[in-house]
Amino acid sequence: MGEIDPSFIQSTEHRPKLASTEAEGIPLIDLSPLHNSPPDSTAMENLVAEIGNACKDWGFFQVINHGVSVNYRQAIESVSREFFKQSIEEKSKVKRDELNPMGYYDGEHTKNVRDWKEVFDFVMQVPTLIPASHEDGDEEVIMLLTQWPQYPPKFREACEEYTRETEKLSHKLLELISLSLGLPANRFSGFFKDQTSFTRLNYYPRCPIPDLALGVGRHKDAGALTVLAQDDVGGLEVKRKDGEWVRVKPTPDAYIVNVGDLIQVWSNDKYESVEHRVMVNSERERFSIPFFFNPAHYTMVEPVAELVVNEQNPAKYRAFNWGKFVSARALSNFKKLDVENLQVYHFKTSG
Ligand SMILES: O=C(O)CCC(=O)C(=O)O
Ligand SMILES: [Fe+2]
Repeated sequence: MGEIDPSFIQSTEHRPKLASTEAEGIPLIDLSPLHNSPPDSTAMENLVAEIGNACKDWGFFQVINHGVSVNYRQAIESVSREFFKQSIEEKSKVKRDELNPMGYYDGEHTKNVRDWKEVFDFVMQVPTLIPASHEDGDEEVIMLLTQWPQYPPKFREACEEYTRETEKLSHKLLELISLSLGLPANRFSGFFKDQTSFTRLNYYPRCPIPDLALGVGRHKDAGALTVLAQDDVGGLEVKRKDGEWVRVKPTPDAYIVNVGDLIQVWSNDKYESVEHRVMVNSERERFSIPFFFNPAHYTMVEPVAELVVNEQNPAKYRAFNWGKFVSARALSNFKKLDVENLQVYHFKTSG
């Protein structure tokens, strides 16, 4: 195995199958009814139903005709490639640490196994506030600051323009999801005023041991929604409800959308946050760009009252604080911990 660091090696049961299923992929949804003028109410109703079914059956879907110009996407992909092409020393000038979690990083772990990837994380909202610690009772907050690199030129501009457009789309997607739950379109919108959303540039270098390592180990996204752009290489796998890992086929200019843990809790388990992971390969490097759409740090998350009206359907979770939840989870990104990191099921009520 040569020089490979053993911290990358997945345990036998979590190793990828190199020839995995790509058939019967996740639903592909056409968002053009959003842009119809005048609005076509039948087309909108069908769209909402399609979104609801995709959230229920898969927790994942792809969208096309989403209204975000491909130019923004090409621009950010291009600066991302330029940035990651640099030496580790150059990139480390904007390296993140435990005090400032935004920036470049190449040592992320998922479930205690190191991911075969490098990332650059940034926020747009000024200020983006998060709790200083995960300890209950500690009210101190810190401000996340993006460390913008000097090179390539236009890096910041491309990142910000792309994120602005993707954020608008995320609001629309959340409105559609809200409607699909029988709730008003803006039922969740208020939680995002002081959002803690961030964008990540993912770079998965070629890997000499693609059968033993993963770009990102199996995990669920902690926030509300993730809206992801991937290049044409492929590698994202989603755990289907029957337990089979299914590859997401790259579709030009589509976004991949997935329900995170918070929609699972808000919807009282009607929609579930689904496990996914990323395979790497020995031939082609891969780039992807998730936008993690997350509410204000002080948001108390619990099943929405409208969905837990009767004894047949009691609240399955007790309320928890989003900022504290995500700070506790982030601890495990930096170092190996002896225990599993915090998950929403830790807030399950017994009923
Ligand atoms: O690169 C991908 O396709 C997905 C990455 C991912 O799941 C994540 O960063 O949470
Ligand atoms: Fe993810």
